[in-house]
Order: sequence, then structure tokens, then C-alpha cells
Amino acid sequence: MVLSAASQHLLRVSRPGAWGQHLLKVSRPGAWGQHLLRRIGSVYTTAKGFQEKEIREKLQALPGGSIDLVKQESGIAVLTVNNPARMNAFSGSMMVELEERVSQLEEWTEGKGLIIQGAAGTFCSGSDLNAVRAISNPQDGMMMCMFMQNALTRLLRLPLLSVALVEGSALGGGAELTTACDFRLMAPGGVIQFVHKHMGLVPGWGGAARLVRIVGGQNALKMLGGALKVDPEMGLQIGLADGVLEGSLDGSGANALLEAEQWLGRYTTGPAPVIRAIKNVVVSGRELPLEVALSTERDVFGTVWGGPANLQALASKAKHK
Ligand SMILES: CC[C@@H](C(=O)O)C(=O)SCCNC(=O)CCNC(=O)[C@H](O)C(C)(C)COP(=O)(O)OP(=O)(O)OC[C@H]1O[C@@H](n2cnc3c(N)ncnc32)[C@H](O)[C@@H]1OP(=O)(O)O
Repeated sequence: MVLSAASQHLLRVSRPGAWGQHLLKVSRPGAWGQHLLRRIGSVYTTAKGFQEKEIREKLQALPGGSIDLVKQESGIAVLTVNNPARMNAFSGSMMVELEERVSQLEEWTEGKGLIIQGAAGTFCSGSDLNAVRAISNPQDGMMMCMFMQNALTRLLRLPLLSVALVEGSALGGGAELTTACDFRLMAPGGVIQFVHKHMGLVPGWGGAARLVRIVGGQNALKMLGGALKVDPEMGLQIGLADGVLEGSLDGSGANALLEAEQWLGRYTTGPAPVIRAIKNVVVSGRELPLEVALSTERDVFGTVWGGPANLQALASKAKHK
């Protein structure tokens, strides 16, 4: 089997066993998420021609809106794409803020889940077309593409179970953002649409690569080639949506967010180190070559075996005799 350069790199970086020595020294299972991220690292680096500092400065100079983050005691964080005057389109500074929020979440060791929503009852209409015009030259466009691919890849790899709460429109880059979450919940009337063809584009934030892995090649081709408007019914049918919400009775987003938290709660109830370890073994199974994934799973197992939750469960089971 011919391994891609990336897989060969991963095998070198993560040769079976290497994780074990390091991880056994890792005291906090939560730290494992950072360990995995560091060892797999960003998709693009300076060594690969990515001029992060320069593009960060250029994007920062394109202001508007914000990316708001609330980390809750429950271990569920809520990230809001907040630019309602522009249907929550991403300005340049919002792209930088997204990367900063991902960094904050990578350091949040008590976290278990993440819900991404848009402000004012709509999700996100992609890149701010005014920002896009300002960086429409090939060099800046490629750097923005790499900046967002790095940020969204790290978002999907977070040791948190993540949900995109899609109310209203998720278009272009907004559709791509939904694919950078583990799950998508759609509210009645919600639409996920890869409008890139209408812009003379293909996805640039990694949305095509992730979409194929979610819905398969044929459905991805139809969605991109037809710029299909995926509503909740179609979303469930093709596997893009993992659930459809009852919807806000009063039109506010509050009920939808509560519903999304209740839905996510089914999968995040339990000690944070265990929930984070579950996400980490799935990330490695999803991204790493089998033998590396197996040894990574063993190493993650080693961080919870005999841990507080395991010992407490054993003690309670013993009482059941
Ligand atoms: C690499 C780029 C690519 C990517 O990231 O992969 C992209 O994302 S390119 C952008 C792709 N997105 C779009 O093409 C969507 C553009 N917007 C729309 O189609 C519509 O606005 C809408 C989202 C369907 C909503 O339509 P509607 O309800 O009729 O509202 P308006 O159209 O009047 O929008 C209200 C207000 O918001 C501004 N707006 C909306 N989307 C954007 C955007 N992407 N960039 C900048 N501004 C946006 C719109 O101009 C209106 O503003 P005013 O005219 O000042 O009222």
C-alpha cells in the first residue's frame, strides 16, 4: 500500500509506541487533545509556504462583526458567528477571531461539547463579499484559504463533541463551517447550500474534503454541481443533518439553542476526561492510518484505565452483587 506523504509523515511523527511513552507522562487526560493536535499539527506551516503572520494582519484589517464564545459550567461552549447586518458573513477580522476562539477551546480542559450558531436566527452566509473583494488576488486568496483550512481542521479535531446549529441560511463558507463540526442540527426552514459554483468557485475552507467524508462522493458532487439547497428533510436523507429541531415557537433562537444543548447532552453526559477521550479516539480513527490509530487508541485507553471514573464505576459495580 503506497502511503501518501501525509501518512508517511504521520507514521514518522506518531510511530506506534512513541505515543505511549509520552502519554504515560501526560498527567491530565485533557492534555491529550493538545498532544494530538501538536503531534498532527496544522495542515499548513511556514515550511509549506504559509505566511500566517502576513495573512493574519491583512485579515485583521478587514473589520466587522465578531466571533463570540461562552464556555459554560456544563462543559458545553457556545460559539456565535455574530455579524447580523451581513447575514453573519465572515469579515477578515472574524476569520482571525475564529482562529483565536479555537485556540481558547484547545486550552479548555474541562470542555465536553461545543455548539456553533449564528446570530439573529440565521447561520452564516460565507465570506463577507466585501472582504473577498479586498483579498481577491491569487496570493492573498490562497493564504486566506490556508488560514481558514487550518482553523477549521483544528476546530473539527477539538476534544469536544461539536454541533452546528443551522437556523436560516448556511451558505458558501457558512456551509463549509457546518462540515467542520461533528454533527449538524437543522431548524425548520434551515438551508445548507454550497453556492460556490455561482461564485465561480469551489469550496476553499476544506468544505469539499469534509463533505465527501460526510455524505459520500455522489451526494457531494450533486450538492456542489447543483448548488443544491439542502433543507432538513434532504439533510436527514443524505446524512448531512443528524437531527431536525422542533424549532423556535416564538421565533427567537433561545429554544433552538436549548434543544441543541439537550440533544448534545445525550452524548456528553459523564466525566470530561472520558468524553474527551472518546472524541480523541474517534479523531485518530477518522484521520490516522489503522496501525497508528490502534496504537493511539491504546495510548488514550491508558489515560482513562484506572482513572477516577473507571475506579468509581468498578466500585459501584462491585456493590451490585
Ligand atoms: C471563498 C469564498 C467562499 C467561501 O467562503 O468558501 C464564500 O463564502 S463566497 C460568499 C458566499 N455567500 C454568498 O454568496 C451568500 C450571499 N448572500 C446571499 O445570497 C443573501 O444575502 C442571503 C444570505 C441568501 C440572504 O438574502 P436576504 O434574506 O435577501 O438578505 P439580503 O441578501 O438582503 O442580505 C442582507 C444584508 O446582508 C448582506 N450580505 C448577505 N450575505 C453577505 C455576504 N456573504 N457578504 C457581504 N454581505 C452580505 C447583504 O448585502 C445585505 O446587506 P445590505 O444590502 O447592506 O442590506
